[in-house]
Order: sequence, then C-alpha cells, then structure tokens
Amino acid sequence: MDSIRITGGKRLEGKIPISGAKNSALTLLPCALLTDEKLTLANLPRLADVDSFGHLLNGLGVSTSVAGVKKGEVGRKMTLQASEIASTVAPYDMVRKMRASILVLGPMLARAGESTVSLPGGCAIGDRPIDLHLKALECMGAEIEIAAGYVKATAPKGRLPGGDFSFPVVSVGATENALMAAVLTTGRTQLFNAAREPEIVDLCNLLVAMGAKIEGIGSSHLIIDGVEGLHGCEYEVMPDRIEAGSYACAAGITGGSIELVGVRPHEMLATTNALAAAGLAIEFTDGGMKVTAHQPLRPLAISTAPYPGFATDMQAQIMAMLLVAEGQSFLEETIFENRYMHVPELRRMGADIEVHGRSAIVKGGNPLTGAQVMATDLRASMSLILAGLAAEGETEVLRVYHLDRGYERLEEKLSAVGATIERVSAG
Ligand SMILES: CC(=O)N[C@H]1[C@@H](OP(=O)(O)OP(=O)(O)OC[C@H]2O[C@@H](n3ccc(=O)[nH]c3=O)[C@H](O)[C@@H]2O)O[C@H](CO)[C@@H](O)[C@@H]1O
Ligand SMILES: C=C(OP(=O)(O)O)C(=O)O
Repeated sequence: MDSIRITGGKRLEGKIPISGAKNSALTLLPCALLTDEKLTLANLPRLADVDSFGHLLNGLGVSTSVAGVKKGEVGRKMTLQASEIASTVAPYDMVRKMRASILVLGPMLARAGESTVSLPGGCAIGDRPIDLHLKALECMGAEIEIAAGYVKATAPKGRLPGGDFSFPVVSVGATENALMAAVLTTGRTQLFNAAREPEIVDLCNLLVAMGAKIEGIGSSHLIIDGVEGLHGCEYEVMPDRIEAGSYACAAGITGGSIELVGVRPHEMLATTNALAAAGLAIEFTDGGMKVTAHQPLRPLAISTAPYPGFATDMQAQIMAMLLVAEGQSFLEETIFENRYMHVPELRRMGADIEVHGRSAIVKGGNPLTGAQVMATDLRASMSLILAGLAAEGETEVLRVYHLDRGYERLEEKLSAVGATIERVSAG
C-alpha cells in the first residue's frame, strides 16, 4: 500500500487549484439514471470514489466515456448514457467500497419502478443508518422490503405518486435520494427540513437543467412537481469547498499564504469565519480567495452543524490547525458519533488533545514531531497530513487510499506551494 512522506517545517506559499467537489460529483453522477439521453459532467475530480461510481453505474447499464482534458482545463469531462437500465441491483461489493452508492436507490426507482441496493452498514465515522432515505421514499409511495442485507424499493404502479416528508434530522444523502426520486413522480412532493448544503443546490440546478420542476432551491423546504421525463444536458460540478478549507488549514498550520483558485467563498462562510477568528487574513481575489496566516493563531470554539453551520467534514482539519494556536480550543462534533479517530494518531505526533464524548479540548502550542501514522477515514488522514506539514522531522501517513477518495493530486498540489511531500509507492 502507498504512503505519503512529508518533511515538515516549510512555510507554504503560492496557488492551489481547487478541484470539482467529491460530494457533489457523487450525487450528480446517479442523475444519469434519470434519462435515456446523454448527461455530460465537466470538472469531475480525479478521485477513486468517482471511478468507483462510474463502475457502479456501468453495472446498471450506464455507458460512460471520459473525454481528454484540453490544455488549461481542470477536471475531467464524463459523458454518461443510460439508454436502458440493464440491472436494478447495486451489489454489496460496490456499496461496501463506497457508501455513496446508496444514491442510486432513488433515481433507479424513479426511472425503472424498482431498485435494489445493498445496505451500506456503518463506517469508520459512525453508524450512518439509511432509515430516513427509506422513510422519505415510502412517503412518496414506495414499498420497501429489507432482506438478506439488501433494501428493495418498488413503485407499485410503475411510477411513484409523490408525497410530503419532514426530515426529523437533516440528512444530505436522504435529501438527495428523495429529490432524485421526486423529479419523475406523477404528483407533487414537498420536503421539509431538507439539507441545504451547496452540493444539494448543485444537484437541484442539474435536475432543473435536465427539465425537473423544483422550487425552494437553497432552502429547507423543497417543492418538486414530477415530470414525465428528463432530458440530457451538460453541467459543471461545483468546486470542492472541503478541499479548499483543508488547504486553507495548510496555510494556517505552516504560517503560510495560499490562494485557493476557483473556490466560491460564499459557499464556505462557516469555514472562512472560523479561519478569520483564528487570525488568518482572508482576501477575495479574482481567481477565488487568498488566506494568509500570521502565527501564533488564536484558539477557537466550534460546533459542527448542518449547512450553513461548520461542516463536520472540516472538523479534523481545523483541529490539526488549532494545534498551533496559543491556548485551548473546544470542538464539538454533533453530526457523527465517532469522528475523533484522528486524535490518538495526532497525540502520537505530540498533540495534547482530550476527548470527552462528542467534545474535544485541543491544547495548542505543544511542539509536533514527525511519526509514522495511520488514519481510518478521509478527513482524519488529511488532519495527519496537516500535522505532518508543521511537525519537526519526517511524517509518514499510511493507508493513502483514504486520501485518494477525496483529494485529487494532493502531493502535487502541496509540493507546488513549497511542501516537501512525496508518495512512496509500495510497488
Ligand atoms: C457523499 C457525501 O455527500 N457525504 C457527505 C454526506 O454524508 P451523508 O449523506 O451520509 O450524511 P447525512 O447528512 O445523511 O448524515 C447526517 C446525520 O444524519 C444521520 N442519518 C442520516 C441518514 C439517515 O437515514 N438516518 C440518519 O440518522 C447520520 O447518521 C448522521 O448523524 O453528508 C455528511 C454530513 O454533512 C458529510 O459528512 C459527508 O461527507
Ligand atoms: C465522510 C465523507 O464522505 P463519505 O460520505 O463519502 O464517506 C467525507 O467526505 O468527509
């Protein structure tokens, strides 16, 4: 297995191009199932999860082709076409590799009248049930059966009638599945307390470009009037606000200055507010946003929350950055019950962090020293990369496949701003 080796202590300075958003790509790709026409997605990030999603869709009968990227263009352009749905089953082998596979449930049900998807189960950051995905589909008229580790959803009359659902807890994935099922119903669906993440807005914008009727985009009350059919289109994936926030933390932890090119600052205000409160200077530029750190940083008190709150996907990275703040920071993780798996590894690098249930106290200022470390999930891995950038000596981050799920060309982007970082191939 590959690892990443970093020699810490370099101040980072320069520009980092921000890739297309993983979490947007993973909900735009299954939209190909909603039409027999061609869907072309531009600015797709080169990530393991995007490749896995392509393979999952291929197994369902969707053809995919990737166009060569022209000079100066970033991201990939993929054309997908589901002329027919060849299989309505998403097998365990695909779903276990990538939880987001559950996002084929709603669109496949809408298009084919049935959909069978392996239950994803828990993962390193928590239990992650899918009860709300299923309840929302049931309220729209689906019949749900669970057997042998699979969930089967059926539209008894071929197409769902639609219906209203109020989410008791904000869920990004359940909102996405419900939206993708609702656009082809015979009636009206209203979703209350829907997730408002920018990736949901991106999904709505794509669906509207394909001919869907959605009102309330960007709010927690979505009204969807089903249409007879959707058509193909070309659409560009939004920039990755979590990747951008992660590199902003790299500027913070190294006392550096990085311009995040292509980012949309208004989609990551909770992050930029936190960075500014920690003492980083934020400057909006023609290309995106420049963050400059003047150490020592100030400590913070942050609680994760659904959008527009502080993203849980930024918690591990901001924690790493706060290791160089002067004083105690308080973090509270309200979304996932087990999202502090990076803490024991950060401690092995000299960090002083206490965890009490869902809260963590980060005592900044302890010198960090390089070590061999291993993480169990994507953002935890990034927090170790960040700590490695600031640590004295060499850090080796193992299990790079987690990072490859969500950070495109990580070593290349960090080297370009002055980091000493390399991928060590296991051969
Ligand atoms: C591919 C993708 O976009 N992943 C993101 C998505 O994950 P994902 O869509 O899985 O996360 P959710 O928003 O659904 O989860 C939020 C909370 O709701 C709970 N819940 C969710 C569904 C359900 O049926 N029942 C239930 O109880 C979860 O356990 C969690 O506590 O949003 C998360 C929260 O912003 C991010 O961390 C992930 O990066
Ligand atoms: C938790 C994440 O992703 P996923 O939902 O794909 O596991 C993440 O992007 O931090």
